[in-house]
Amino acid sequence: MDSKPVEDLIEASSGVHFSGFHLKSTDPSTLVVEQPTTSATENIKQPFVIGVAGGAASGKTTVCDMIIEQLRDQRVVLVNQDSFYHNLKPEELKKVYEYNFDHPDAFNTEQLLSIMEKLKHGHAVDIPRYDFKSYKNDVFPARRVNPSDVIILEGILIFHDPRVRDFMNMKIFVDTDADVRLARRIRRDTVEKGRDIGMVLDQYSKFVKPAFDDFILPTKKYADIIIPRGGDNHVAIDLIVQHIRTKLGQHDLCKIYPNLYVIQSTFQIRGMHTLIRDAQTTKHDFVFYSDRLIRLVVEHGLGHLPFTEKQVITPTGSVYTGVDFCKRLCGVSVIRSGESMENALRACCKGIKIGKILIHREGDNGQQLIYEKLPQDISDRHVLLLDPILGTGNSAVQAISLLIKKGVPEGNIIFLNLISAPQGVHMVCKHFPRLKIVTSEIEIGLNDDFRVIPGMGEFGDRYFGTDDD
Ligand SMILES: Nc1ncnc2c1ncn2[C@@H]1O[C@H](COP(=O)(O)OP(=O)(O)O)[C@@H](O)[C@H]1O
Ligand SMILES: Nc1ccn([C@@H]2O[C@H](COP(=O)(O)O)[C@@H](O)[C@H]2O)c(=O)n1
Ligand SMILES: [Mg+2]
Repeated sequence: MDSKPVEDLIEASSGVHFSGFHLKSTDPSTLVVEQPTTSATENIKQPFVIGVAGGAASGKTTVCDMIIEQLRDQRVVLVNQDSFYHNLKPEELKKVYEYNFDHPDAFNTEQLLSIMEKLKHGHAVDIPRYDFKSYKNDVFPARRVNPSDVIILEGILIFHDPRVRDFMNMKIFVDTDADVRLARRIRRDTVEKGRDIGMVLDQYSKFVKPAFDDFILPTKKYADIIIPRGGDNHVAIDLIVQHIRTKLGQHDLCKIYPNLYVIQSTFQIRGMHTLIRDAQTTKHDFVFYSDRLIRLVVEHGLGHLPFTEKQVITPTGSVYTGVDFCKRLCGVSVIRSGESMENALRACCKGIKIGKILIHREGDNGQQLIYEKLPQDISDRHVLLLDPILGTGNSAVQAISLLIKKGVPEGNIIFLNLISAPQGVHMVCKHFPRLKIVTSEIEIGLNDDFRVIPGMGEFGDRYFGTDDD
């Protein structure tokens, strides 16, 4: 360990929150953390992508239409996998009844991927229109599709390719009985597509049914939601629409990381942020409004702890069924700024144990864990990790790695902060997907000195009054 006195190291550590050191290994073991790559300019609004799979004629298009209808105030675009059917070659056209339209190879998945990449990055695209009668995708002019808030990807094999699945924030499988699917298919193919019933039945037994068993049904396991009865299931569709609305109201990062929680913004919260971010705000006001915000974050974080049901008798002699708080918890503050959050935690959790970690962020490649004092039984506790600012994520990764090394299950850690830079969120959420981050605002990014922008300056100095000239 460094021979410098601990006080010097505390001073050093309380300086730059966001030093951009390259953390090769946090816990001596193996963790390799790359430098953040997301810049502020990459802050493109991410669309919410929904995948809808299911057997042919299961009701996928019907479900999508209902979702779109209910989301009418949002910009929604529907992308059908059918649009990416390969054009049949002349020899394939001659023997069209021997062509398997239900096999993954029937689709031009590379084209679908390239279109999705463009839409995701905010570019308009041209999507082919497939003609079921001529078996061609260039008979009709392509459909111009603009970037949207919600993209719905629909098709029998839309969950088949993992690269396509990776685009999706939500996956729905429409689960309809085989006999219903067959009955609907016969009607659709004979009435709408003008096909002969004998051919429809042949195609079904030769290709459609085997492909459903071999390729479509096995992708059901990727679904987040399985809808029985398709469009008849109004409750499921209402719930899905509600969830999409919630997601759209959240910060884009919350759509990517389900373990990130940004507390609901109000004008009170915005007002407090305005005060603590203002360089002219007095120390007294800075501390007062930081404390108010920290209290909100702490209360929100406590809401993520497990609970047990508890019944009590009220003064009227009635039974009230409520919950009992989780008792096995502790705080861990990252010295020095994290100590500003201890009072709020103590105010909410009587007698809570609070451990401390000091990470030296400058010199020595910034990788030194200088000091730690943690409750001995920390591995049996839920841990509220306290640090008001998440910048590059390097210190956070190191602190979390130490807790895990001490035996704390990743899922038992809640990381509380006031503001988080997207780079830090990416780093922490990617490495620790089971941990939860609770924060009050997401920042624009980091500047060239790896300081959070817009940020609020050196939090520790402003809070503890050590920023005087
Ligand atoms: N719940 C339903 N009740 C009756 N007919 C339905 C229902 N859902 C879909 N259909 C009909 O079944 C056929 C296939 O439905 P569609 O939504 O196009 O399925 P998919 O897109 O999965 O092939 C269509 O003709 C549609 O009108
Ligand atoms: N030329 C084609 C192309 C596809 N099919 C069948 O369409 C089904 C998929 O469409 P859904 O709307 O039901 O998802 C699939 O089962 C193909 O067999 C076709 O018949 N002719
Ligand atoms: Mg369809």
